[in-house]
Amino acid sequence: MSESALLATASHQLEPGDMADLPARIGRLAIRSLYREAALSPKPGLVCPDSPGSHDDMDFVTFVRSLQALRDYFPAIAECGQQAPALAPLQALGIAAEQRMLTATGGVNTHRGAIFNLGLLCAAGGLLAAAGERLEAAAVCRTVSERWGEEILDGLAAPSAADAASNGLVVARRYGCGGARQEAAAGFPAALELGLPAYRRILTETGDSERAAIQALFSLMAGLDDSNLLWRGGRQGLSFGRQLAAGFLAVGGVLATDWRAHAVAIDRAFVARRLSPGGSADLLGVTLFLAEVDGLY
Ligand SMILES: CC(C)(COP(=O)(O)OP(=O)(O)OC[C@H]1O[C@@H](n2cnc3c(N)ncnc32)[C@H](O[C@H]2O[C@H](COP(=O)(O)OP(=O)(O)OP(=O)(O)O)[C@@H](O)[C@H]2O)[C@@H]1O)[C@@H](O)C(=O)NCCC(=O)NCCS
Ligand SMILES: Nc1ncnc2[nH]cnc12
Repeated sequence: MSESALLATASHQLEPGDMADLPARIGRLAIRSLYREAALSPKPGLVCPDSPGSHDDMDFVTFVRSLQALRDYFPAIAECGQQAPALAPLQALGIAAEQRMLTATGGVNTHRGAIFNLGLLCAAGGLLAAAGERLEAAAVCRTVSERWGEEILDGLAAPSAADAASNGLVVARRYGCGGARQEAAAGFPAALELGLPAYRRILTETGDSERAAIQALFSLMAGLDDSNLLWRGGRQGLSFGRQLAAGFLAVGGVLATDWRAHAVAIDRAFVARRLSPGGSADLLGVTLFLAEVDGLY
């Protein structure tokens, strides 16, 4: 897929439709949500079109390449979900997608969390629609938790050798915090209770989907135990990130007249400390997906 085709997918207006092309439509929504997250600016310490943030091994082009490599994965996992599978077939698709991502990015982890989170949500969308149920944000999240939550947590109790060395599990052991797996197993409470209400409120008040997405990101950062902040900055890094995000929200967030300058200043503070809230960025992708999943089927 060329970058222009990817852009067309990302900006494509998604309409309700029938079952036949549902996996393709769910997949387009996943790619669109991830593209919107990557293209959003300013974001503290995160990769944006005009800045690599706190990263020296990836930039916006790396993210676009990664999305191009993932274009077939999301429809495939949505289609797999229609069979109401156990976790194992979904994991096989996720692991193969991770390999394609790593090949496309020269070994850089751009979308590991997204392959997991959005992959599960796409599968849940396929499952619900196949059962004749209307797609709706809370129902899709609940389906991930009810169907696969237990198996996801079983993986934590007995991690593979590769998993045991992941940054997320190292941090979970060191600080006793949750992470991507707990979030998914619980049905994405941070996206449903922090990201989505913030996004919807600002969209209703301003009609501006970019500002709404920035507000959702800061709301997630203020409330989440982001394992990427812990990995790079320890407890101090996490609490620094959460405090700055809460401070941004306390003075009005994106409704303040100087919100952009404030967000840019926070970005500089993150970059100066090499902090990057990758978990919050992933859950922003989830939030943007949930914001548009209602009525897709
Ligand atoms: C199931 C896995 C994805 C489990 O992951 P694990 O628990 O072992 O931990 P990680 O692999 O470290 O974390 C996974 C990614 O999840 C994101 N994340 C972090 N915190 C949270 C949170 N609280 N809630 C939700 N999501 C969270 C995060 O993704 C972002 O971080 C990426 C950069 O990460 P990393 O490379 O570690 O960071 P750097 O600082 O750059 O590292 P250094 O360069 O300094 O070393 C960023 O791009 C975002 O994506 C975590 O990365 C997985 O193990 C697994 O099972 N995979 C197989 C596929 C699968 O099972 N799929 C299931 C079917 S869908
Ligand atoms: N824009 C971004 N920058 C860095 N890490 C991320 N993980 C997910 N999105 C990201």
